[in-house]
Parts: sequence; C-alpha cells; structure tokens
Amino acid sequence: MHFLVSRPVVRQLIRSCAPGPGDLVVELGAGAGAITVPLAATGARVIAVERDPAFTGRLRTRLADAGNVRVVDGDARTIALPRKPFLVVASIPYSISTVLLRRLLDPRATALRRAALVVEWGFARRLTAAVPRSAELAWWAARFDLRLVRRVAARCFQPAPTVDSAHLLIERRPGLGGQAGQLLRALLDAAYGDPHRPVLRVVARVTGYRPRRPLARCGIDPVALAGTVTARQWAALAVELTRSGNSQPDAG
Ligand SMILES: C[S@@+](CC[C@H](N)C(=O)[O-])C[C@H]1O[C@@H](n2cnc3c(N)ncnc32)[C@H](O)[C@@H]1O
Repeated sequence: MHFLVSRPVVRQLIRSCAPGPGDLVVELGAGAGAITVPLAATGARVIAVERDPAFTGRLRTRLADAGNVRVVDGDARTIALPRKPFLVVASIPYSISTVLLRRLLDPRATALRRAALVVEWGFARRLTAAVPRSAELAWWAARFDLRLVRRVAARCFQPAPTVDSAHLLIERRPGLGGQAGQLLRALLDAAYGDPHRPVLRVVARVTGYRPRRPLARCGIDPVALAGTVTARQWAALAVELTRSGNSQPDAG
C-alpha cells in the first residue's frame, strides 16, 4: 500500500470535495489517517472504513477526541454504503478501484453526490476520456461529471509507487434520475451495442422516431457514428428527450 505524505495534496483533495458541517463523508481505506484527521477538522460527519485492524486501532486512539468520526473495521468492497446523500474523500487502493467505482457510480439509486479520490493515473485517464470506451464507463461518465483535477506525483506517497496517481473529482449531474436515467441506460446500451451505426438511427431504435432537433440541441451530428458521441452529449440528450416528452417510442 502507498500512503499519502503530501499535506498539500491532502488539503487540495478535501477542499475540492468541500465537505462541511451537515455533510456525511465516507473515507474508503483510511490507513493511518492522513486524510481522516484533516477531514474530521471540516466538521463533517466522517465514516472512516479500514480493513486492517492495526490501523483502525491507531485511528481510534488518534481521533478519540473527535466526536464526528466513526472508524469502521470493514471491507470497502462489501460494507453497506449510506442511503442518504453522502460524499467520499479517499486515496483508494489501486487494486480495488474498479470495484469501488462500480459500487459508488453504478446503482441507479446511489446516494453519492460528490467524491474526491486519489486513483492510479492511467485509471483516471480512462475514466475521464470524453468518449468512454465501454457502456459501463459511459454510464458513469454521463451521470457523473468525472474530472481529472491534477497529476499526483509518485513522490507524494510512501513508499512511492512505480506510477503517478491522479486527483479525480466526481460530481453528480442533475436531472438524470428517474425516467431520464432509464432512457440514458437504453441509449447507451443501444449505442455501445452498435457503435459503427449513425447515431440518429441508433437513437431512433430506442425512441421510435428520428429525433433530429434534440440531437442538434445537444450538439450531436446525426450522421456521426454512435460510438463517437461523448458522455456529456449522451447525458444532455437523455435530459433533453425526457424534458421535451419525446422519450416514448410512440411520441413524435
Ligand atoms: C492507498 S492506502 C491509503 C491510506 C490513507 N488513506 C492514506 O492516504 O495514506 C489504502 C488503505 O486501504 C486499506 N485497504 C485495502 N483494501 C481495503 C479494503 N478492501 N477495504 C478497506 N480498506 C482497505 C489499506 O489497509 C490501506 O490502509
């Protein structure tokens, strides 16, 4: 494991997520508390999850006076996540990054609002590609704004990893719950199932008609291939079609 030793990186990470009193923040993989301690100082309610009992013991001692932190012995891959809105600030183990992102971003009913994460650089690049390479990544990137804030050099950790990391900021996009979310899923499944077909035709298969105007409003060229549409454009299209009541197969 690689532990953060750069205070500026920790400060920037926490600041980007902007937790404060009244917020619930989950930290996944708290280690010795490099993030947990300054996180507690924001006044937010903190749940610090760590599976190594040697760390959780030390953390409880270190944070004995902080009434707003709960240290939880548990596995971040399986522990129950809050049902009410929450934030995540964490430097997550590289080896379980996909599992954790899946847990946070996949479920339709996820209560995640915002997350500031330190992840492996290449992983962050894949997540933040304008045109995601799979339907799963597109689902994440369309419902959440995934932003690579900055590179975090290997020397900011101890022991230093062989690759650099990245500060990743995740923010939920508004308007993609309920019907819009359902439509988005259908659009992405259709597009990633047939990425070499013109987007107008792929979308028409889902909506039952050719929505030229909504596509234009979202800056999508109707003859572009479905596999070249950006996550941001898919998000805008799902919202636009839902807003204009044109998402049903028999509309238009
Ligand atoms: C990359 S270190 C980060 C530690 C600390 N947050 C820091 O920045 O210095 C990851 C931490 O996650 C813990 N960890 C690894 N796998 C875990 C899992 N499945 N569930 C909970 N914690 C885990 C490790 O014990 C380690 O303390």
